Amino acid sequence: MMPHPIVIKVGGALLDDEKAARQLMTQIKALQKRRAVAVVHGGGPLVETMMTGMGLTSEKVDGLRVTPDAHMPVVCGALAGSANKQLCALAIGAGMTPTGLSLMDGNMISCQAISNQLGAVGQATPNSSVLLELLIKEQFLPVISSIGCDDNGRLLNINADQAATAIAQLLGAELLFLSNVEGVLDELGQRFTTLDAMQLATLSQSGVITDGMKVKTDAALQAATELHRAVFIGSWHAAPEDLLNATTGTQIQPEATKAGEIS
Ligand SMILES: Nc1ncnc2c1ncn2[C@@H]1O[C@H](COP(=O)(O)OP(=O)(O)O)[C@@H](O)[C@H]1O
Ligand SMILES: CC(=O)N[C@@H](CCC(=O)OP(=O)(O)O)C(=O)O
Repeated sequence: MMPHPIVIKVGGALLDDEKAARQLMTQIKALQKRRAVAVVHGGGPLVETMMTGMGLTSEKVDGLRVTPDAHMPVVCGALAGSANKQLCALAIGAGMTPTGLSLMDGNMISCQAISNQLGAVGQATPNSSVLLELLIKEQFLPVISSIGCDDNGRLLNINADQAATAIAQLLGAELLFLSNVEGVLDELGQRFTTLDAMQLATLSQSGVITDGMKVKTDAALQAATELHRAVFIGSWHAAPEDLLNATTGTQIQPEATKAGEIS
């Protein structure tokens, strides 16, 4: 039986570390010989830089960037444009054949605005895997930005961890979140090797898990629970296979199905 595909989500700060980005692409090329791989990427720091350059400011609420529709040309330019093409170019540099995509391509992911307060910020739901399966079958490396749109054609900014969760659900894949930290850390900066839903809730309530890591662990818990397997949070300096073998990073365990609940 073919092993499950792997979705690798990379945080936008990777783009500020060209050496690490090139190393990661080399690892992905090696992994691609044995497993189907798709990359989902963020680009938060690039959005900040481009907004500042244009004299715009933005704030985050619970780790999500409040995005007026008028800011979408800049957000799209940063994520679906610059960040996506930089990563595709690095994939070419490592000898792969990337295809740059956004969530709406091939109707992969349906998106819906979350609230008026957040503006053009959406939540992501898996829709069609046809395009991704075609690309993966032909050994293309899908490189997917977290720009989506709703059914009326309104462009939406999706948090990239939530986008990666939807793509992993679409493919029934294993999911790795690669970031600038070695995993989820305790109040002393020590890495947790594994965390379950109850531990995550306690760590969030006590303010140990905050900001972007809160969004990431929420997304990881949702993905782990729906995919019935652990999801991995780790550093892009680690080899993806070491994360999959749990020799580094933090494993987020699926939530046990409540008694009587139909899964
Ligand atoms: N308990 C925690 N462990 C690790 N990082 C944490 C924790 N709580 C908050 N963070 C912050 O979350 C950041 C990672 O989230 P984020 O910046 O959104 O990453 P990415 O851009 O890769 O998705 C870390 O750099 C750190 O500043
Ligand atoms: C709604 C929302 O917060 N969107 C994110 C999308 C990019 C992202 O998530 O990038 P990282 O993975 O680098 O954090 C943003 O605008 O920053």
